[in-house]
Amino acid sequence: MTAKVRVAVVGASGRMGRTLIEAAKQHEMIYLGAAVERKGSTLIGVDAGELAGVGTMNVAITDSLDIASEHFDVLIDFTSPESSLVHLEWCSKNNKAIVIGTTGFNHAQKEMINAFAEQTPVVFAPNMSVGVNLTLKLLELTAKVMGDYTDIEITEGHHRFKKDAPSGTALKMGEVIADTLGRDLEECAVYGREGMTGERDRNTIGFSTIRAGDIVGDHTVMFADIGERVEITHKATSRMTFANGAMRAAYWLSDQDSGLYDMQQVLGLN
Ligand SMILES: NC(=O)C1=CN([C@@H]2O[C@H](COP(=O)(O)OP(=O)(O)OC[C@H]3O[C@@H](n4cnc5c(N)ncnc54)[C@H](OP(=O)(O)O)[C@@H]3O)[C@@H](O)[C@H]2O)C=CC1
Ligand SMILES: O=C(O)C1=N[C@H](C(=O)O)C[C@H](O)C1
Repeated sequence: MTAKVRVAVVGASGRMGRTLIEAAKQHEMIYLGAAVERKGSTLIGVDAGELAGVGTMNVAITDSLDIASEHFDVLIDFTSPESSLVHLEWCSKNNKAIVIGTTGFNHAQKEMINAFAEQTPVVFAPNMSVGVNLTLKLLELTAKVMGDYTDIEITEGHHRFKKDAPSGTALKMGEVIADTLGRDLEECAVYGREGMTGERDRNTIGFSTIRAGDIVGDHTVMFADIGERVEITHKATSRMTFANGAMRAAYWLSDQDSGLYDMQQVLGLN
């Protein structure tokens, strides 16, 4: 029988951190070897399973990857862009693979991820759910058929605590559509409109953002013509869909060489 893959969750007390601990407990091929929090956190020493509300897992939360190092092979990181880069650098120096779910990276930070991935196995994806990754394929097909003559608008909604906008998923959807149509998203994206905007430029891809209550993650892409429109929607109703995807990514990544991978590769969708 194949051995379980040992993972560590960093940012253990976050919304995703706690869900990842729960998902690790449920996944039969994953073993939670460590859970890591910020230095100075009052949670150091607390059992990770107790923190996640799933019962004792005999994994005490630590504040040091160096101390946790001997207990895991793949780090799972849903934190912030700055801290994910620190963790990625640590993984590259310590021969660990890393699954990064964090969003909100700027261009220069993405370049750094690319560079570190030359010596580290990395899965980097703004959305780890199967549904969203299937949706990316549907968007590619729809863009091929209708993209050149329709108005393309991407709307996303998330909970009030989310720090980045538009969501990483919305931007990825925009990138997939722009790539399919031979456009550069940096040139054709329009982020919100106000005042006398003039008529719509057909070549633009519009983004709208909603932040409200406890919305887990809603994304809709509209391809609108005169007389008809296609709308493709994905709604996440539980963070467990992202966490299960991250477990799948960690298991898959444990067997890969250094390189930058996405969820399409993990799921065999490309
Ligand atoms: N790819 C995907 O499928 C998904 C991606 N995400 C992304 O994941 C990220 C986290 O989301 P969410 O869980 O809602 O956010 P939270 O704010 O709830 O959690 C982030 C956690 O990371 C911790 N953290 C930040 N910096 C450090 C650090 N230097 N060292 C250790 N821990 C640190 C935070 O600690 P503290 O509170 O002390 O700052 C917090 O516990 C976001 O970028 C979000 O967009 C979310 C869902 C799905
Ligand atoms: O912050 C979140 O919650 C989410 N972030 C991701 C994103 O920015 O796309 C994925 C998911 O929609 C939830």
